[in-house]
Amino acid sequence: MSARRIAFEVLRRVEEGGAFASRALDAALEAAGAIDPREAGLATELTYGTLRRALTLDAALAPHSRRAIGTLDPAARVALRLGAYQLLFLGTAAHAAVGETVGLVKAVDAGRAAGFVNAVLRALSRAPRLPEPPPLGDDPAGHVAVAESLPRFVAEEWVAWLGAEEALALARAMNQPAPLCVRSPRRDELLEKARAAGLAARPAARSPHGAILSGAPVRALARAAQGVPFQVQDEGAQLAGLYAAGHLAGSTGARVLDACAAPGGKTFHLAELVGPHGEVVAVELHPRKADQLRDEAARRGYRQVKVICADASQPLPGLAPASFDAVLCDAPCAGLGTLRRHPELKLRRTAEDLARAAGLQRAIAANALRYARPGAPFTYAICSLSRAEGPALVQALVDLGFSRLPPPAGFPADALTAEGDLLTLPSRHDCDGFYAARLAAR
Ligand SMILES: C[S@@+](CC[C@H](N)C(=O)[O-])C[C@H]1O[C@@H](n2cnc3c(N)ncnc32)[C@H](O)[C@@H]1O
Repeated sequence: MSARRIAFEVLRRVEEGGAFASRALDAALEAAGAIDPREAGLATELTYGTLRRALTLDAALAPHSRRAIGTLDPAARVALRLGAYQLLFLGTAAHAAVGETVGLVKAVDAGRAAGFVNAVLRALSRAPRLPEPPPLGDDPAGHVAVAESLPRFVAEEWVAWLGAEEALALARAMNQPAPLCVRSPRRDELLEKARAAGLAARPAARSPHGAILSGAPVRALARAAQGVPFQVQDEGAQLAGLYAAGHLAGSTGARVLDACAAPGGKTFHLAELVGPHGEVVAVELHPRKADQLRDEAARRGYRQVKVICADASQPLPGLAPASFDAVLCDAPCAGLGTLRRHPELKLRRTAEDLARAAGLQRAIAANALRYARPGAPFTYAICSLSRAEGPALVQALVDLGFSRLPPPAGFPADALTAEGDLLTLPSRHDCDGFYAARLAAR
């Protein structure tokens, strides 16, 4: 199967079926079997690039379409974006970008949309223009939104929170591919094995458990690792785990509550930090995810992990309040810190999602923090970047009388705010955007 067809099918699954692009692309490449790595690379570029720039592409296509892009049949919309991305961002020759794209839609619905897609892409190819952003000084959010294909409400939020320059750098960084980062409790040994196998691997900049692999897929690292355990996990996520429970590394018998646990990246990191004589109680609302987490803990041999399927916004069955040495609440969120890996969120999130997420986050945090013993840290974490889900929510808890605790000793200072909260940004730290705060239960 060609790269363009793979990208087209994946983009349709994202647009029509609500799939995550990363999972749909992995599955499509797996199903395609032995394809040329260059074709796989092009399929990846087309899929992610089209989603990252979708809002810009729609704006560039609009003057050439008699119907609003948002009202088109999803297959036609996806085809137009795919063709436009090649014309406007990859410099693909017009005959190839248009001809190949039209060929893709011919196979859908007996080719009903092919003539329309052909006409719109041909018109765009004759006048290939990107929308012009307003000057940054006049309309900072407008500039960020148009220049980096970001929803206006996200641009406004980032400009108001971080300032125009940082918001622009952040939006730009979100349009770059994310590095492949893994976590290992034996990181240096893993790096040695990787290098001995000829892989380009280096330590992550801030997490002592993180390694960055370049130019090779994770299965190459799995072959090279020869039993050294590791897990794919962004460095920002590792920093959130360390922020929550780094102080427990090397302790004996520590108990940690992970209140929103699946798929378990942080659960397993916490298990590595407290070691085999500690305990991590992992709570997950959805039964299927809880089952998968239990199976994965068993497969990895983490007997210190106990999984409970429960709603963390309600009293937790079988758990005594004030009984944990650390509590992590890695709350469900809008995911705006992960746009590099999940660019489809740019098309799915709305301003209302932030307030909705904040309501649920507050309910979970208010319940989960009761399980930290007096003086022990309760860490509230999100992989999103909005004040409503992050600092504003934490401030509301502080206003209720919960005090901030300092970060663990030796925590990387350049990933902390003036208040001592964790804040990672792809523009500054080359990892996903995470926000976390440490509070003490009363
Ligand atoms: C951000 S994810 C957690 C990611 C995880 N900590 C990791 O590092 O792999 C949030 C998780 O919380 C779960 N969740 C959502 N609402 C919940 C609730 N009320 N109680 C417990 N878990 C919940 C979601 O199903 C999701 O698996």
